[in-house]
Amino acid sequence: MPIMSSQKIFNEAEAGFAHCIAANSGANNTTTPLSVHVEHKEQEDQETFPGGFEGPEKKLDIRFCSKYTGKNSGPKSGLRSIGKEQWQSVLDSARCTIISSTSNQYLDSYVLSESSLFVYPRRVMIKTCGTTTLLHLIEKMTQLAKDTCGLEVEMLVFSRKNLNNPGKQIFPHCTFSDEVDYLNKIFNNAGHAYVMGPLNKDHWNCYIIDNRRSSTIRRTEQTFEVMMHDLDPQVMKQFFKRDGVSAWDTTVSSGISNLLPGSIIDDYQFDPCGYSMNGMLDKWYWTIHITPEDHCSYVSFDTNIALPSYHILLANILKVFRPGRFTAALYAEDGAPCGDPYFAFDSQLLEHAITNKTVHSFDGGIDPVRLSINNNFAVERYKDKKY
Ligand SMILES: C[S@@+](CC[C@H](N)C(=O)[O-])C[C@H]1O[C@@H](n2cnc3c(N)ncnc32)[C@H](O)[C@@H]1O
Repeated sequence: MPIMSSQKIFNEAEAGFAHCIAANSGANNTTTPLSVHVEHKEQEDQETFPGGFEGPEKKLDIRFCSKYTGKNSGPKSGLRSIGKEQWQSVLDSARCTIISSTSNQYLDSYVLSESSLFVYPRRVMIKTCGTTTLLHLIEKMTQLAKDTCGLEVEMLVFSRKNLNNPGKQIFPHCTFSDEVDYLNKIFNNAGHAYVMGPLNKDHWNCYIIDNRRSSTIRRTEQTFEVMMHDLDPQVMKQFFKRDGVSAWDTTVSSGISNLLPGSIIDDYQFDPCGYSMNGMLDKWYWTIHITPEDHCSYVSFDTNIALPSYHILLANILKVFRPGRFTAALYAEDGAPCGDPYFAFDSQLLEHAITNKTVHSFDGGIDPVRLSINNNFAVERYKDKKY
């Protein structure tokens, strides 16, 4: 049976934000990350977003399996054999466009007009923001994976934070229950849906399908997301387009390039404002998206890097962006290096208030032990903004 535990922790942030960061700024090293500069397609229309841009993304993380052993090996195997034009035709269903792409030996990375796509031979991570229709692309994508690569869905995680203006979304994205119904129709009720955190405050929705057939498959993946609101306007100023300042200049001067040094970084500055970057560090992805407008400021950080602890990374992310409030979500499978996710967010180290923390163990219907996945969620707010 699933286990749900939640607690409220109120620790006064006496020492303040700056102190917290100073105590954890050890990752400030001098390694220079590589930058990949790509010819970017200019955005043709200057969009305005009345009422504010919807920063919080919808995210799909899908892992595929093949019936055929021996197939899908080699550097551009499996889903990586699908070309950019084919991915764009999939993305058309979600109403977003590829701005640029980069690759290393493990994965392909695409910066999108609304967020990011990462493609591994048997895994796709795609997140889209604004009023995109992410779930509309599932059928086309899974059909393409089947026809082109002989792959079928083994595991699917759909997740998103609560939205600022859900009423402005297009069906099925106005409500989580519509999204769940939509997914259940496609996947014959195979998934389980969860809401982590308080329904009437910041919370995180997730829907999981686990179709693993063999009990010998042990999962070790973990993904870590930080979803930040009410950012320091002085920090956000950097993400408005300025004459003579390139996206890479901003990536370096903001401190983003030092978060995971040694990465290949593909960054993009929107006009008149907004910033996106995709990073690749060996086999891991990381990605940051920034909506800097004061009335709807939002920044997301997302990675699957297999760290044993996210404390230092989280402290450095907070130092770079200075959010007024944020939600952190850690998805960790049985064998993930981060260990018990309950202890992933240490309020002592962060020196600010955790208002809500939910830990949820997910059991599948076939073999509860094998399919157990731990998921840790924390909503954390600074008691006061200390800009
Ligand atoms: C960088 S995109 C990515 C949003 C992301 N999900 C986030 O975390 O905020 C959104 C930002 O770019 C700006 N922007 C400018 N032109 C845009 C366009 N054509 N499409 C999407 N966003 C655009 C928006 O106003 C917003 O500030």
